Amino acid sequence: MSSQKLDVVVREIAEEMKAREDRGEVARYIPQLARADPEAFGIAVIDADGEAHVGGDADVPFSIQSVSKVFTLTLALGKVGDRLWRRVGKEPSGTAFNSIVQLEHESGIPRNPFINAGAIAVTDVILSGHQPREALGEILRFMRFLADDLTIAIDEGVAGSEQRTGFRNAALANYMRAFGNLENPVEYTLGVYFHHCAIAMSCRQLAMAARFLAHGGRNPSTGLNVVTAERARRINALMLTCGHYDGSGEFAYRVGLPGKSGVGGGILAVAPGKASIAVWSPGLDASGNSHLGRIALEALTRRMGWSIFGA
Ligand SMILES: NC(=O)CC[C@H](N)C(=O)O
Repeated sequence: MSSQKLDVVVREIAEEMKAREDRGEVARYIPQLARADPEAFGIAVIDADGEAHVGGDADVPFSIQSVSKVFTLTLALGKVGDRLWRRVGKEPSGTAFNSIVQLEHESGIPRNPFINAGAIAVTDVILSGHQPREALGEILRFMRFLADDLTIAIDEGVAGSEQRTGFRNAALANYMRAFGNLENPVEYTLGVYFHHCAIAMSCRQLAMAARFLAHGGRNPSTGLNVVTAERARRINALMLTCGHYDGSGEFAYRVGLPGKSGVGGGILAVAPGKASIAVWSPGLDASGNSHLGRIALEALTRRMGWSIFGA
């Protein structure tokens, strides 16, 4: 019954979003991303039984960009545990995703793992002790394992495009290196960072990959524990407070789920115990979060009564 309702709700939302005229602005600061189709919209919801409910362009791969930071955070915590929090904080920044201002006053320790500076520090942790190619291979294998899909790949065109134009990220990385908060050569860390941001995945693949976050650290279809329940809970807490940068308060207010956005227009969201969800629409709002993606998630949580703050 509830699975049927979810099917109907997901299909309705996809139709409503396809028809809307307000679609936000596609990101242009990474030249390859400017080529995305502003008319695209996809949604995938994997329920607790592992059943997929999809609508619109749910199987079209897009550049996951900062959504990848959820998975690099998971890997870095697996590698160094709570020592990670010496390198990066856990507080919302209230500033743009690519802001540099807090780094000067806060000794090169980024506020959280989801702003660019924080994610670059996390990537540096994964890289330590490895060659860039090995670190990237580890990230990609993790994504393929979680999504149970070996076809997931990096879009080299997007990675190269950002590598040629990512001057702000280079500034962030060099600045952190000056404070001793980057261990590897800046170009290596940035190379891995740009490439994991350039992983291409569909809504269905992303929602599959996040199942462990919705189910206490365990992938219910394989029965394998990816992380402990405590760690899954904590990653979700960070997504709720920091996953949408200076739009995190608005997202919690309207949607009421832990979520992580990317400038490719994707948003990954977690309804604990109920579902993992991915939406995609390339047009962004002023904070760099998918405009229709957020509206679609707001409609979904309202119609299903899924907000973590109450039905
Ligand atoms: N918010 C994002 O998705 C930003 C990721 C992008 N690769 C950047 O570093 O600018």
